[in-house]
Amino acid sequence: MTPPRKLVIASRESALAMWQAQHIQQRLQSLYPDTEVTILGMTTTGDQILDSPLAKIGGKGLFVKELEQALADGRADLAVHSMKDVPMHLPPGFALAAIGEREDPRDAFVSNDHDSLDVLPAGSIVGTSSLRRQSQLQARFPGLKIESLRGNLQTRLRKLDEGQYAAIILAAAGLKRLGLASRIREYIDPANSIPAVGQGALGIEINADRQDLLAVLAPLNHAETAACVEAERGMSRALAGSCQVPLGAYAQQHGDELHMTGFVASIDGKELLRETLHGAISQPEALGQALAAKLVARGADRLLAALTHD
Ligand SMILES: NCc1[nH]cc(CCC(=O)O)c1CC(=O)O
Repeated sequence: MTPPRKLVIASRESALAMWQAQHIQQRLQSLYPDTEVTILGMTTTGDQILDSPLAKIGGKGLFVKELEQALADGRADLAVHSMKDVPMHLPPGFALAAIGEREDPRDAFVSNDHDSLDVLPAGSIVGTSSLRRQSQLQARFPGLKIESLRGNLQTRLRKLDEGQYAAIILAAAGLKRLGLASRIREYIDPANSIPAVGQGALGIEINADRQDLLAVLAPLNHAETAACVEAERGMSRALAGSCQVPLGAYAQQHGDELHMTGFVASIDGKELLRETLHGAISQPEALGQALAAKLVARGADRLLAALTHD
């Protein structure tokens, strides 16, 4: 394989997205010192529309569409995404070339006044726009009030500091990457807040016809993380496609097996179905599908159908 002379990375312009793109840039630069690796920063629709919950304006695809356009136009060779923001079905013509090693997958409790969720007084306002976080929080703490919180990480922290919320929930991965881990008051046990599918992992997307890039990007793939994320995406795909729903999945590698937990809930958390399953690391998608089937057997379909009819 001859490394290309130039590689252009498409990235959103938020601080976290740029950190992630620069991380991949550095990895590529050290693998291929003679290649010129640059970043093309872009604003996406998801970054512009900040006043509506994501679930209402079309979901995750809004963060990746403009980057895909740059790949299609040939303005960029690869796009770096948080796997959490990558839709379950990529549009035709695009492919994931690599999934990077996972950063901390946990949700984090961030507050200026309180040490942990457990000590948050009933009636406190918690900021999150994730139905997954909302449903799991309300299941454990029905007295908390959940209010919408959108914007990039810095915006969300600013809104907390302005006093609009008693606490907010964020992905630990993003805070750690930006050197903001000191803002975390409590790491929420993944058993209590099952992470989003792919949380903490980076994905590298390419045009499907750029087969030449597969070998170039292969060293960035982290096989264990890729298997875990494929299992999680397998569950989500089997249940809900790309809809924005209160659902989460978390797979971990143990030897040659994956141990996986998944849940589906009502938004108010009054109904919450959770299942676990072990399976071969070599068949991650099948494991995710089998976990989805266990959830469906307990009524997951009914819960998800009720959501889309509201
Ligand atoms: N939905 C936005 C988003 N996409 C990825 C991350 C965090 C980093 C990651 O999960 O890799 C975040 C912020 C958050 O949920 O707090």
